[in-house]
Amino acid sequence: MGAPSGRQEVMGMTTNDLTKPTPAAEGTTEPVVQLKGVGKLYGNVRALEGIDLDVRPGQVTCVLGDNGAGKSTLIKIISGLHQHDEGEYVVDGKPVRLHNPREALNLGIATVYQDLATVPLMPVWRNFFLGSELTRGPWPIRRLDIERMKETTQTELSAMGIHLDNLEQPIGTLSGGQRQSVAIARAVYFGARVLILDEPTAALGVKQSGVVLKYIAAARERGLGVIFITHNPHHAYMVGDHFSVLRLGALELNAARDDVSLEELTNHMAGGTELAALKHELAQVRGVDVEELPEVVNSPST
Ligand SMILES: Nc1ncnc2c1ncn2[C@@H]1O[C@H](COP(=O)(O)OP(=O)(O)OP(=O)(O)O)[C@@H](O)[C@H]1O
Repeated sequence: MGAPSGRQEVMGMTTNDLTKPTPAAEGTTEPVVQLKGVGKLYGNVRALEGIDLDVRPGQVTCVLGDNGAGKSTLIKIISGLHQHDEGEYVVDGKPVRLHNPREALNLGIATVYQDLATVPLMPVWRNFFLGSELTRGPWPIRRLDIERMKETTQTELSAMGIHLDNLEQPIGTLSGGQRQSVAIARAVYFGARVLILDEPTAALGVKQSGVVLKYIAAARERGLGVIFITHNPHHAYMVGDHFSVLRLGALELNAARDDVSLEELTNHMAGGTELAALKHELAQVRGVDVEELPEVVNSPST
């Protein structure tokens, strides 16, 4: 079992740049969202089995997994798009069965998808309030309260440490990282207690990923419970308090930060057993230096 590697260097920054001791240590606060032995079947296809997951205020729970591991299915259950077939989905200590994303939102569970639902040519502030515009005046002369929407957008973005020169610029002109950040600030403003981020760094370069990770940390500092879906263990380890690795629909690792090192996490994602077999195969081939391949470390118990 590896020591917590709080000073490990990832992407040119030390993890200490982003992670700080969380005020709510694991086990000391009640989870907002809990999955207990959750399973999901699509006809005969088993997508998830026996999933246990806790999401606590002020903590980032990272869900890692390769393609087809079941990450999307997990998000869909938590966000109310799909229903679980087995186990319990618990919010604030009470079992729930959500029928649509609106019900999840009403419970404070918001999802920021990779393909953000924004209108690229509309200004940043219009996108911030898209579908929930502020108005003023009585019907039938009610109109958009443009000033208040602009002011609020500015205040909310600043509160998350996001500084944009011009809120009038079309959101499509922002970088991918900035757009994700605006979406996170928007979800926080509209009352999210739990934020589900679907691979927010997947399509981004190193610098832009850093921007998004910074705002994930900011959301945590504001007391939100964050579910960070990713297949990048380096990104996860920058901000994560808890790590759940999915493989073929089951939890392969479910560990608090103190119980898993970045190396172990990377090894889990690379598939330790498969890597060892591959290394063995390659050792038979002349000209391949297997010493250059990553080490396989023993996994902590799940
Ligand atoms: N609507 C569906 N009908 C049948 N099988 C499905 C359906 N959706 C997902 N699956 C299957 O369930 C399993 C988990 O898929 P899921 O999309 O949740 O994985 P994932 O980890 O999100 O993968 P990716 O990163 O590629 O999206 C896969 O075997 C997939 O083929």
